[in-house]
Amino acid sequence: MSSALDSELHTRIQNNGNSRQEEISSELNVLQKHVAYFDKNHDGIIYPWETYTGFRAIGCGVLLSAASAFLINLSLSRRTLPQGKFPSLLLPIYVENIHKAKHGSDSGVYDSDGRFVPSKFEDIFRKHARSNQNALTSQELMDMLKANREPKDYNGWLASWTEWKILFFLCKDKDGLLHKETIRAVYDGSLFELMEKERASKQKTS
Ligand code: HEM
Ligand SMILES: [Ca+2]
Repeated sequence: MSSALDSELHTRIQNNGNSRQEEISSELNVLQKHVAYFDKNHDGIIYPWETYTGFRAIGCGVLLSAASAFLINLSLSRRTLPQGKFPSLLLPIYVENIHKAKHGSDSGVYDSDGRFVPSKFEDIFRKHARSNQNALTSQELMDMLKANREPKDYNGWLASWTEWKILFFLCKDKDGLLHKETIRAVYDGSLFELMEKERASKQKTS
């Protein structure tokens, strides 16, 4: 896949506006929306093969998709199990409890209930977007990750690094910038649907 997201996708992100918000049930919190894309059959549970299918659909290769699916489900499954459920080798992630899978050393844009905190989102750019008001360079992203680190929270450091690096790898523009609207769209998961559409339309034309 191309390392830079082309302008067509950026236009789609800009035009997407609130239309998706209307489509999706307002009962889901924003973190639930972030992961709901990966619940392919909408039964409220994300199995590793669904995570894999989702990664493939947004344009990730077989290796990255397989490794991500295994590691994400392995590390998040247990914490999202409803009370009384035993851990399962099928590594289910329960969408309704996804807020329990939050880790440390993050941006704080999701609160502990999985809701979106606009002021924390604005902080990202106020504090770290130095060369462009509405975008992050690779170095600025790295500075943000370092600034978010809590002492000795190595799991949190790794989780945040992986989330942001994959986002940057997939969605930077041709000048190596990760745009504010792209980051906004990853939080509620609308980005994943746009990437899937973008990929499908590219495949049709090629
Ligand atoms: C290509 C796919 C994905 C990308 C690019 C991605 C990216 C991100 C980003 C940038 C954040 C924000 C972190 C912060 O605010 O510091 C995040 C948070 C999160 N993501 Fe994803 N994500 C992806 C897939 C998934 C999947 C499949 C799951 C689980 C099924 C998941 C679960 C979470 C959770 C639980 C958080 C909250 C972490 C926290 O704030 O402590 N993500 N993700
Ligand atoms: Ca499912």
